[in-house]
Amino acid sequence: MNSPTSADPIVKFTNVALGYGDLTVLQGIDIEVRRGQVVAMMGGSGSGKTTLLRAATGQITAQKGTISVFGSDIAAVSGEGLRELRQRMGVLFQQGALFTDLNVFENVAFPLREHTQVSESQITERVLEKLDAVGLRAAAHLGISEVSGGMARRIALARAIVLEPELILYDEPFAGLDPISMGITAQLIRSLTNRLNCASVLITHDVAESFMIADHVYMVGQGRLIAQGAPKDLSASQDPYVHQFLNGEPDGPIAFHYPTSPAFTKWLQQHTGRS
Ligand SMILES: Nc1ncnc2c1ncn2[C@@H]1O[C@H](COP(=O)(O)OP(=O)(O)OP(=O)(O)O)[C@@H](O)[C@H]1O
Repeated sequence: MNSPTSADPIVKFTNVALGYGDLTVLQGIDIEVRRGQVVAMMGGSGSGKTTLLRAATGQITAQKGTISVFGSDIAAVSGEGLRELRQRMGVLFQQGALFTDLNVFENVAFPLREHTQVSESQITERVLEKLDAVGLRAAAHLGISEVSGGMARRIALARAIVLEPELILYDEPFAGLDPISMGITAQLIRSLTNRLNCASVLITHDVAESFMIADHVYMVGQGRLIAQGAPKDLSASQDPYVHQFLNGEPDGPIAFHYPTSPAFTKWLQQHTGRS
């Protein structure tokens, strides 16, 4: 296997189909994410954004096509190999649950203690540096019950970056934040990407924040990749789906109703006793 160079994509999906059992959620997906880039994955509710994230971390395997992460085909690695790949990723879930019995410092130190052999003085240095990067150096001593919801998100972010991942995956990083915190979080994602020279992938509905910081946007819907490009290209798009999504219009090709399926029809028949 060739060793990946910095020009190689960190994540590459080639003609990928994804789904669960017999259900195919997305197909024909081609994606590339490179070092130093902030990439946003957008789309309506149920369009498959979380499914893309699960595929990039190897939680689900592709029904078709190949997914390579750090130059390795993720379907071909398992056990220790997958664990090593995942150690190079930081994942920030929407509910980035913190340990309530540990203080802020120990929450951020946790991955270092768990996965490395670094000395106590190095742990102190690295944890304070990451807390500084999210603006919370002086909150190191606080208990988790003493921090606000927005601070808790930033602590979870400091914890996600403490092992200096080459790829950071953010699940809805702006959900539930007030407009100021949204702007701060967006700038933080951009500055961390530049500072760590990593790649950041966000799955999000929030157009304004992600367009402010993304280098490239992929938009999924109707089971496929609907559009992609720099934010300014998508803003200029005439595609009705893109237009509806970016402008938050209720009418258009994005359906409000979850589509009827044979599985639903069967359930309804059983449930109501009607044939
Ligand atoms: N574990 C699962 N088993 C079966 N179907 C699933 C599973 N997870 C998700 N799905 C289906 O896959 C489709 C895409 O779901 P996904 O969670 O990826 O969407 P999303 O774009 O992240 O949505 P949202 O923005 O609402 O969180 C949906 O139709 C959903 O019902």
